[in-house]
Amino acid sequence: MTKTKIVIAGIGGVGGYFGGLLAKQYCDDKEIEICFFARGQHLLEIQNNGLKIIKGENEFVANPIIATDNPKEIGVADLIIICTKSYDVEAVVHQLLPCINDKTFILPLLNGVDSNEKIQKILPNNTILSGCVYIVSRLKQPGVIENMGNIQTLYFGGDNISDKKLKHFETIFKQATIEATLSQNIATIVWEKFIFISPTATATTFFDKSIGEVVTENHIEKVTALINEVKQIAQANNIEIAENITELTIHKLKSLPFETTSSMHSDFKNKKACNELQSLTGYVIDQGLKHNIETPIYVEVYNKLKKLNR
Ligand SMILES: NC(=O)C1=CN([C@@H]2O[C@H](COP(=O)(O)OP(=O)(O)OC[C@H]3O[C@@H](n4cnc5c(N)ncnc54)[C@H](OP(=O)(O)O)[C@@H]3O)[C@@H](O)[C@H]2O)C=CC1
Ligand SMILES: CC(C)(CO)C(=O)C(=O)O
Repeated sequence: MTKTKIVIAGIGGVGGYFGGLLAKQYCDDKEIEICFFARGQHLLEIQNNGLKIIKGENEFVANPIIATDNPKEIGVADLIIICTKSYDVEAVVHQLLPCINDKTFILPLLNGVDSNEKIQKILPNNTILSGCVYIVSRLKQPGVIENMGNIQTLYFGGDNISDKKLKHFETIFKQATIEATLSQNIATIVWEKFIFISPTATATTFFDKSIGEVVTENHIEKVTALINEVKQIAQANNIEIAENITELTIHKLKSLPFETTSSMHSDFKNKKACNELQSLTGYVIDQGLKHNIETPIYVEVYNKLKKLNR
């Protein structure tokens, strides 16, 4: 079998956790190469000391075959897993062009439903897979990722693609102990994640409270209204979703540890220069305008968050 080269682009909370498991499993493998595309001080730490992943009392250090900010050092990849924030997707794909030929699969694992279109515009001849993850994980300091909570699942697939290559990728993920599922219905799964994360990111940031707090009596009405608005957007996009998606989503939220919060809320709290307000909140309003669907609660909350953003 020929070598399989997998690049993880963006070694933050998500890329660091899943990339870390891959790099640990395949560090000496003759058939599978795991490469990290990172930058800055974080990259230097990984190059010098490896990437440390902390999970409760346990930790391990992962050493990818290459960690670099120079795509030419990596060469052409079979699969590029994009784990940046949504506002960095286009730039990172442009940077990674030397690693991409027509056969390279691209798998964005970001929150949101608009990355695939952005990537396909840059790479019209490539297969852009779809995917999403449920995990709570943060870049704690350069070279260190901390995974919290009780879920670490990854879903991926491509509508109308039945390729043994995808099965091969699933096997690679699973052997690295990643809870990965190759789905035949990935559009629904990615939109269900969006119906979950868009209201959650929006509400936790708006109220400046954890997920546990926003699903208590004080705020559940607003969260439910947000879910119902985004549900209509999914339906307008002809996505098959469960009729009781609102109840299912609230149930999912209640099953997370009380103190969990969204990565967008963390970014607002940490006053990061950029955040995903547009792809997680503003996008719903834009889609409402496109499909003639009213989204009054999104508009109210977005306008207030936009002011905080300045
Ligand atoms: N964190 C979580 O628990 C979850 C996050 N998500 C979603 O996953 C996506 C990733 O989130 P998360 O992992 O938290 O994000 P992070 O900000 O922790 O990580 C993104 C990483 O990508 C790096 N990066 C961005 N552009 C480049 C580039 N051009 N070259 C090299 N490195 C680059 C960033 O570097 P720098 O710091 O220098 O900008 C950063 O290290 C988001 O869409 C998020 O909403 C989904 C589920 C859970
Ligand atoms: C809420 C959570 C942790 C669930 O996966 C998430 O997706 C995020 O932080 O963006």
